[in-house]
Amino acid sequence: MKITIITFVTLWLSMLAMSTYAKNTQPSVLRLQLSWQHQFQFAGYYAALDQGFYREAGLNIELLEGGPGTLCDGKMLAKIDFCNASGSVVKQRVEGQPIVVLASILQHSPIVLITKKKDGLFTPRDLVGKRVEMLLSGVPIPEIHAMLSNQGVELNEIKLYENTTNVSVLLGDSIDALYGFSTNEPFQLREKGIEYKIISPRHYGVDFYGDVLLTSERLLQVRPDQVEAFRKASLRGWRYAMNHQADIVDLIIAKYAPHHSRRRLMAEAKAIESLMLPNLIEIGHINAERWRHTADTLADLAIIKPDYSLDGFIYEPPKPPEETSNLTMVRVLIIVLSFLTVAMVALWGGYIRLSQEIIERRKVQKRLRRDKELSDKIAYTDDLSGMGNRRLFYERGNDAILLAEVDHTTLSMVLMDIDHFKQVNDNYGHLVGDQVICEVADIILRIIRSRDIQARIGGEEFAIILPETDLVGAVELAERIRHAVAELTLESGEGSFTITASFGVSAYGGVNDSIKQLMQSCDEALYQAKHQGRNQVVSV
Ligand SMILES: Nc1nc2c(ncn2[C@@H]2O[C@H](COP(=O)(O)OP(=O)(O)OP(=O)(O)O)[C@@H](O)[C@H]2O)c(=O)[nH]1
Repeated sequence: MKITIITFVTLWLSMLAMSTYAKNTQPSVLRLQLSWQHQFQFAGYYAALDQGFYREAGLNIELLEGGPGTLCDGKMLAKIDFCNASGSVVKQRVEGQPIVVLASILQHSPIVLITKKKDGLFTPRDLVGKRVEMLLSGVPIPEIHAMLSNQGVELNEIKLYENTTNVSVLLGDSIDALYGFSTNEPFQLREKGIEYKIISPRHYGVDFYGDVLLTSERLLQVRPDQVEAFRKASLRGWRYAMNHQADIVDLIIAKYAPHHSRRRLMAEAKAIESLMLPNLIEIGHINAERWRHTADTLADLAIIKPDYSLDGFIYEPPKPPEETSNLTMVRVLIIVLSFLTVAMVALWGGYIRLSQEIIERRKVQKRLRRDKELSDKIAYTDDLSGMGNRRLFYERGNDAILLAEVDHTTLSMVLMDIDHFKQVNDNYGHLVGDQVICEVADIILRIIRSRDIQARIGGEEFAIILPETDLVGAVELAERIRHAVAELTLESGEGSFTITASFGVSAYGGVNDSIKQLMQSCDEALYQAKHQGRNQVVSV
C-alpha cells in the first residue's frame, strides 16, 4: 500500500513538473501591428504565419490589423513588439523615440497625390490655390511636403485638408487632389470609372522608403534572439509571398479580408512588386545612405533639426557564425556530432523504408510538376507557331499595363497581319501556309526582347506588347520585323515566293488606357496600312 502511494505521488509530481515545463517552453506571444487593414501590403507576414516560418523559428506571432489613426512610433512600440511604418518615420527617431528599423520592405514609397484627369492638374505647381487632402492628424505628409517644396510651392499656397481615406471624394467637387497609395487607390478609381492623374514625389526627386519594419530598442536589448528570428522569418515570408502571389491572395481572401476581390488583390500584388523590386534588390535590404538622404530632405524642410543623429536607428544583424570563437565552434561540433550519432542509431531501422518512400514521393512530385508545366504550357501556347496565345496575351498584357501605370513608364502595342495570306493558301496549299506562319513567328521571336509579350492572336495575325517602349521605339521595331518578313524567301513545290506584312502601332496613354482600347487603336492603324497598299507600318 505504502509503495502504491509513493508511486502515485511520484507519478503525479513528475506529471506536474512536465506540464510546468511544457508551459514554460511555450513561446510567449509577440505582436506585430499592421499599419492598415488587411491587404497584400502585409503579404509576407501572412505567408510567414501560414507557412509555419514563425513557428519553425520558435515564435508565436499575432498580427493586429490597423486602420485610420494607426501610427507606428515609439509610443506604440512601448506596448507592441513590432510595427510597420513609412520611410518618414526617421523623423520620430531623430526626435528621440527609441525605435529601430529592422528591414526596408518597399524600396520606394507608394505615397502619391491623385487628381481628376478632367481638372488638368498634372504637376505640383498646378496645385497652387487648390484644395488638397494631405494632412494626417493635422501634419502634412512629409513626402508630399518635400515634393511641393522641391517645385517651389509653399504649403501656405495650398488649401490643406485632413485625409479622408475615401477616393469617392474625387467624384464630387469638394476637393482637387488627395493623398493615396499607388498600390490601392488607382485600382479603386478605375473600378469606379473615375479618370485620374498621379503626381508622384518620386518624379520630383523625393524617393523615401515605403513600408519598413520597426521594433523598439528595449525589445532588442532584452530579446535580441527573438527579434533576429522574427526579422529572418518575416523576410522568408516575404520571399515566399512574392514567389506565390496568387496563393497568398487566396489566403488573404480566405483568412483576413473576404470582402476584397481577387482582381483587386492581384493588382495590389503587382504594384507592391514594382515598389519592392525583389528581382533586383534583396528583400529587406537597408541602405544607410538612403536613410541619411531622407533625413537630409526632412532637415531641409525644417521638419527635423539639421544636426540630427541616426546612431542606433538601423538594426545590425548578429555576426555570422564563422566569426564566433573556435572553442564555441568545437563545442557546437561535439554536440551536433553526439546528437547525430544518437539520431542515426535510433533512425537506422526506419531509414531504408523512409528513403524508399522519399524517392517514390519525389518521383510522383516530379511527374505532377511535369504534368502541370505541360498543361500550363498548352493552356498559354499556340501549338502551330510556338508563340503565346490570346489568353496569354490578354492576361500578361493586363499586368504589363498595370505596371506601366503604377511606374509611369511607357508601353506600346504592335498588331501585325500577313498580306494576302489567303492567296498563299490558295496557291500553295494549307501546309505551306502553316509553314509561312511558323517562319514569321520565328522572325518575331528573334527580333523582340524576352520581356515583350507576344502571341498569335488569329489566323495570320500577331500581336506584341512592348513594355517601357514609346511609339517611336515600337514603330522602329515594327519596321525591323517588316523588313525581315519581306526579305524571307519561302519554298513551295512550285518554286520560291516572298510575302509581306502590314502593321498597326499604338502607345499606352490618353484614350489608350486599357488593353482593349490599345488593341482597337492598333486595329484602326492596321486597317489603314492595308488600305494604303499593305507592306507598311502605320501608327496612331
Ligand atoms: N494555313 C493556314 N491558314 C490559315 C490559318 N488560320 C487562318 N488561315 C487562313 O488565312 C486566310 C486569311 O485571309 P483573309 O482574312 O481574307 O486575309 P488576307 O488574304 O491575308 O488578306 P489581307 O489581310 O487583306 O491582306 C484565310 O484563308 C484563312 O483560312 C492557319 O492556321 N493556317
